[in-house]
Amino acid sequence: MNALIHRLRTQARAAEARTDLVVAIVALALAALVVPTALRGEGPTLANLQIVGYFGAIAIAAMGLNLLVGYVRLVSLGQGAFFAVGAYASAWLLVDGDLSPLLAILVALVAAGAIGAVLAVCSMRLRGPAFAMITLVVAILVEQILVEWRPLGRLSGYPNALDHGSGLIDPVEIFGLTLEPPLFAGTAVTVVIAIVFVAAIVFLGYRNAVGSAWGRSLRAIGTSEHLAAHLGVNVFSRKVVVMAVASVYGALGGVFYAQVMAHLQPETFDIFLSITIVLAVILGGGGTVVGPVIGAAVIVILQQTNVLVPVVDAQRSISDSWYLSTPGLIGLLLVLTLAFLPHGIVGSLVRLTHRGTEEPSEVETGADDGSELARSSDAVADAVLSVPTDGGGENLLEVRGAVRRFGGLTAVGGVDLTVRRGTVHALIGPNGAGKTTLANLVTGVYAVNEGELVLEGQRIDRWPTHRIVRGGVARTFQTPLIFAEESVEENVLAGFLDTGTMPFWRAWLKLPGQYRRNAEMRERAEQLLELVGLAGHGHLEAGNLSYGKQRALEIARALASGPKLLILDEPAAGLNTSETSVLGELLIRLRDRGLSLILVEHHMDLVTQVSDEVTCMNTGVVLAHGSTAEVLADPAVVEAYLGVAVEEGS
Ligand SMILES: Nc1ncnc2c1ncn2[C@@H]1O[C@H](COP(=O)(O)OP(=O)(O)OP(=O)(O)O)[C@@H](O)[C@H]1O
Repeated sequence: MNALIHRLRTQARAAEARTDLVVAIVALALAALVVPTALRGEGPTLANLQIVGYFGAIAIAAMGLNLLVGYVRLVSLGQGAFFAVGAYASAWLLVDGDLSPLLAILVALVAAGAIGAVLAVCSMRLRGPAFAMITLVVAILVEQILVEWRPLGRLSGYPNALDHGSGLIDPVEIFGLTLEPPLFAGTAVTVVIAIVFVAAIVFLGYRNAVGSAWGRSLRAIGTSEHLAAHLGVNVFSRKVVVMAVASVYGALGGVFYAQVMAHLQPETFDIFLSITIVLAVILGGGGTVVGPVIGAAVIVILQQTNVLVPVVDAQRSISDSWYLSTPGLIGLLLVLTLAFLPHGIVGSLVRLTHRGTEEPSEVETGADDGSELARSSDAVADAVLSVPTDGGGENLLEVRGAVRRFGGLTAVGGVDLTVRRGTVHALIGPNGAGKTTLANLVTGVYAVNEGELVLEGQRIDRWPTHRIVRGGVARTFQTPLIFAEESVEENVLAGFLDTGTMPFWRAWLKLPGQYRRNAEMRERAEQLLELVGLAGHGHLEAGNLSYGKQRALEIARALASGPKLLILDEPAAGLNTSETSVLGELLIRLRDRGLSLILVEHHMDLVTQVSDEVTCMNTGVVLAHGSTAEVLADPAVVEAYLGVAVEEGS
């Protein structure tokens, strides 16, 4: 067994390392194409080298924007502003400052990151059009400052070069090497080499980051901030960090641009620049790693070469009283992409190649009783579950006099509830009794108006959700919340606490230990899937699983965080009788291995099968509490809840 595990680990690590190697080789091959041409410094190649430099600049800005647009799904129209900040701040510091060139560029990047972070803090609660509008305003403001603020004219030779001196930014010298821009024939265009080199490094870092647990947290936020918080992600700080990172990438694009062009014109940094970068992301494929790079390449070719000339000529041959300019054509391309290629070039290709894994019926469970969920074994449960007890008292969770009001409605009105270690505590009651609200109080979705919540002796009622999750509480939801477009395995991987705790720098650097950790997580995810009856489903698209399987997947994801308390909100809803019984067996296995469970449930068969204690709520208060038999036989419970169900014959 150990040998098998070791082999699986080694294979996973090797596969990942192989992909990294391929990317590194492609980057080196690109560099090898550019470097000799740049060093030759021949006349006709200058324009092409300028295009390469410009492509590097736009591609890097687009990678940063992809973190926001493609992963967090926040549409920013302000990436051009950060591009401008990087270009102007670095140019200013290089021309005027006493700093070394590297330090000047670093200061410009830090300044852009800080502006991005402040913008994120100010617009934290906004999504959709409101966020896009804020970033649009920032882009317009920055453009206005560039045009109006006279001191900046020195960097551009604009509006009158003679007023302001040369209008050219001197080339940067680093370690005695002059990074010459592609301006004069016969020069060795060394800046392009530096750009290709740095671009390859920041691409690898970006790729590492989005492929890591940190990247998973961005996708989680993009899908549902509520879900992300329940995966242990501090949504506020993560959004600030990702905005800062996106801004730094945008600014680095600007630094490249300033170095390639060696002078700046304010009109270059108008709103069209921001739209160009957005288009690079959308056209290439938002939420894919290489999409922005491909998109940037296509757009730069369209903008900077003559390929669009025939289109413009055709338009003018129809009517020459108006002129379809390049920005007009690019805008048209944006509209066409949104309409016909919503997943972009790379996104569409990925979808085409993954079509084969979308059929859910291909995986047999081996069950012959109508259950879609396979029964797991004690051996798997033993291998995958070990609940730390920390030597605390008998009670894991104590809810004391919890009150939660919504306006005039008291959803939870002074509830006491104790969950003992290693037991299943069922929470039953008619619709609207306050069960889900109580679960939401325990996981910090709502704060209690009165009362206390104590987990292992610690007050948690003022803790945010992500902290409670990291403290050992996991949950599933009444309506399954999964990453529908991701694989089943990715869904489980998102459940590990690494999703919330991994810092950006560690994700970016992907130190050797990370390969080992990734292999460990994959192996554990596989075991968890087997435990919940989804062995062999890892590669399937989660959104195509049946309802019952999605519920099982949620349980596997919740278990990935290694919780002490698992809250299940109506896990049997939508399951047939045999699936409910399989689920019951699973819950008993979890309990027998030390896990504590709160089971919010209407299915009395399941409640009877698994519960050690039952609390029945009605209109926000506890109606009855005790052993399963006691509570189900309580006349008040029968009248308030079961009586209705019996009468309805359900
Ligand atoms: N965010 C909210 N804002 C206003 N009212 C709410 C909110 N959440 C819950 N409620 C109200 O609180 C009451 C309790 O709802 P809750 O969802 O907790 O009941 P439940 O016992 O879980 O019901 P069900 O079994 O149908 O899920 C309901 O009247 C509901 O409308």
